[in-house]
Amino acid sequence: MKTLYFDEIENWNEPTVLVLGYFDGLHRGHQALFAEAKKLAAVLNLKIAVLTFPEKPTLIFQKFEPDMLLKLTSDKKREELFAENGVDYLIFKDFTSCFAKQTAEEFSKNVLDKFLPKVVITGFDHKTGSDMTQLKGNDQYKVVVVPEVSDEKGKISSTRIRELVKTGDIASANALLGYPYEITGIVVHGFARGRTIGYPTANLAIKDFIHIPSPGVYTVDVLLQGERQRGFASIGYNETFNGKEKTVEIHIFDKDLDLYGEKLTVLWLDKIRDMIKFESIDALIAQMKEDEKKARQYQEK
Ligand SMILES: Cc1cc2nc3c(=O)[nH]c(=O)nc-3n(C[C@H](O)[C@H](O)[C@H](O)COP(=O)(O)O)c2cc1C
Ligand SMILES: Nc1ncnc2c1ncn2[C@@H]1O[C@H](COP(=O)(O)OP(=O)(O)O)[C@@H](O)[C@H]1O
Repeated sequence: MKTLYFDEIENWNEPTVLVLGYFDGLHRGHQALFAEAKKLAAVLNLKIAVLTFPEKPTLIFQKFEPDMLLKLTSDKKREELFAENGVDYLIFKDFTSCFAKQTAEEFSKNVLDKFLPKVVITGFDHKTGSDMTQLKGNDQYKVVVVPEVSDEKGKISSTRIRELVKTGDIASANALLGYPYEITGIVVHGFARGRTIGYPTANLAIKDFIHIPSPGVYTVDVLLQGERQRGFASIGYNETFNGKEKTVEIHIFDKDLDLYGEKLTVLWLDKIRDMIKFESIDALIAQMKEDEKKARQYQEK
C-alpha cells in the first residue's frame, strides 16, 4: 500500500475503485465496504484507492474539545488496517472549510475525477458535499452504496464502539471491531512497587490520541518483540496506595523482563472487575491472584 497526500499528487493515471470515508476503527461495518471494493477491483482489474482525512471531519463543525482528537486506533494501526483490507493507495486530504464548502457536484469534478474512478464506494449513510446529498454516478463512474451491517442491537458504528470502550465493555467492542482493541505505549518508570507485591507492571506512556478504556482490571495480550503473551492490566488511580495520577499498567505472566523504553502493544480482551481501594496490600495481592486465574483462563471468542 502506498500512502499519498492529496495536495502533493500531480498526475494520476491508474483507474480505480475509490472508497470514501473517515473510517474510525475500521470496524465490521467499514470492512464490508472494503470487501465490496476487493470484489469489484478483482473483476474489473482495478486498484483500490481510499480518500480519507487525517482527522475526523466533525472537528471543523463544532466547538473544539480535546476529546474530539481521540480515535479508536492510532494513526499507524489505522494505516495497517487499510492495508489489511486490500487498499492499494491511501490518500489523505485535510478536511478544511474550503473543502467542505464544495457541493457534491463540485467535489466530484474537483476531487473524485482526479483518481479516474470507475466505481466509487460509500457507506449507506454517506453524505457528500455542502449540499449533503448521496453521491450520484455519471459517465465516468458508478456509485455503489454498501448497506448497513448490524447485529441484534442495531447498526455497527464507531459511536457504539467508542461508548463500549469508554464503559470498559471491551469484549463487546472487540466483537464489533472484528479484532482486539489495541493501545501502544512506551514503558516508563512508576513507583517501583509492583515488584514488591509479586507483580511487576510495565507502566505505559501513551502518545496516541486514543480512547483509554474505563478504569478497571483487564485480561490482555501483549505484543512484545513479535510475540503475543498473556497478561493482566490495571487502569486507574491505584487508590490502595492513594495514587493521584491515572496509570495504565501491564503485568506479563511467566516473564522476568527489563522493559523500560520498550514499545509495548496491548490487546485488550475482557474486563475482569472494577478498581478497588483495599484496606491492606495483602488483600490487593489476594485479589490479584484471583484476577490472574481469570486472565489465564480467558479464551478469545
Ligand atoms: C491486574 C492488576 C490489578 C490491580 N488492581 C488494583 C486495585 O484494585 N486497586 C489498586 O489500588 N491498585 C490495583 N492495581 C495497581 C497496583 O496498585 C500497582 O500495580 C502497584 O501499586 C504498582 O505500582 P507501580 O507500577 O507504580 O510500581 C492493580 C494492578 C494490576 C496489574
Ligand atoms: N512480567 C513482567 N511484566 C511486566 N513488567 C515486568 C515483568 N518482569 C519484569 N518487569 C519489569 O519491571 C518493571 C516494573 O516494575 P515495578 O516494580 O512495577 O516498577 P515501576 O512501576 O516503577 O516501573 C517493568 O517496567 C519491567 O521493566
